[in-house]
Amino acid sequence: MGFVSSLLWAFWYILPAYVANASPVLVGGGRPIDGGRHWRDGRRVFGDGKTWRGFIGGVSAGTLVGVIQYFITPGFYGTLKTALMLAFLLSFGALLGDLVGSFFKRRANLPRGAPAIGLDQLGFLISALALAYPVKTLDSGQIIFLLVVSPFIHWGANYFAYRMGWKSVPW
Ligand SMILES: CC(C)=CCC/C(C)=C/CC/C(C)=C/CC/C(C)=C/COC[C@@H](COP(=O)(O)O)OC/C=C(\C)CC/C=C(\C)CC/C=C(\C)CCC=C(C)C
Ligand SMILES: Nc1ccn([C@@H]2O[C@H](COP(=O)(O)OP(=O)(O)OP(=O)(O)O)[C@@H](O)[C@H]2O)c(=O)n1
Ligand SMILES: [Mg+2]
Repeated sequence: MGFVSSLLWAFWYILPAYVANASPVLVGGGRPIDGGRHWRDGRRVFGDGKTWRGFIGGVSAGTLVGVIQYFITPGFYGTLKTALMLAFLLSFGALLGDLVGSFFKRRANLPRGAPAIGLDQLGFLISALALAYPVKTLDSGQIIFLLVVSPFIHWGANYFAYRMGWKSVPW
């Protein structure tokens, strides 16, 4: 496998996690996951930015993307079951990482939407890679590539969503 193609496969692999992470901006809203509850420190557990609709919508969108990917490149996944499992774990992992990130942001007394550099850009990615690891993984060069480029894609996507009026802050 050539160098460039190995990097393109890394994007193809991680796409469900990207879609899962981006979808809540469009489909989120409604009841927050923490139900409005507060932690021992008196602050919200996750905050109003983490909703059930965003979580479930994001996992569904990411998993659906994986099914579509299987029909485009079946050889990359082997079986539809593998593609489904991989996309579900990448998507669930991405949103779980996002949720855990918000938990830590609230503990650090950061309001909803405040930036947490590093955590915002890489938390979802590391969590997605970890959960998907048992099903299918990348080589270390591909993982390093994703860790390096994802923050830029994350910033670019957020800026785009801000310019489109989908998000109130460009991060
Ligand atoms: C190369 C550089 C430096 C920049 C280029 C990046 C660029 C211009 C990207 C634009 C990509 C784009 C069209 C994004 C979609 C717009 C969108 C919905 C953005 C929302 O982004 C929100 C952000 C939320 O993050 P946070 O919760 O962690 O703060 O999510 C970050 C996004 C990514 C990490 C990945 C970018 C997403 C994709 C490549 C997939 C696009 C997915 C969708 C449009 C979602 C599909 C939705 C449904 C309902 C099926
Ligand atoms: N599980 C989720 C994740 C995100 N969103 C929606 O997507 C937006 C952007 O997501 P994110 O940047 O992760 O949330 P923030 O509002 O920045 O909140 P936090 O400070 O907790 O990261 C949220 O405001 C919310 O509308 C959602 O509804 N449900
Ligand atoms: Mg945010």
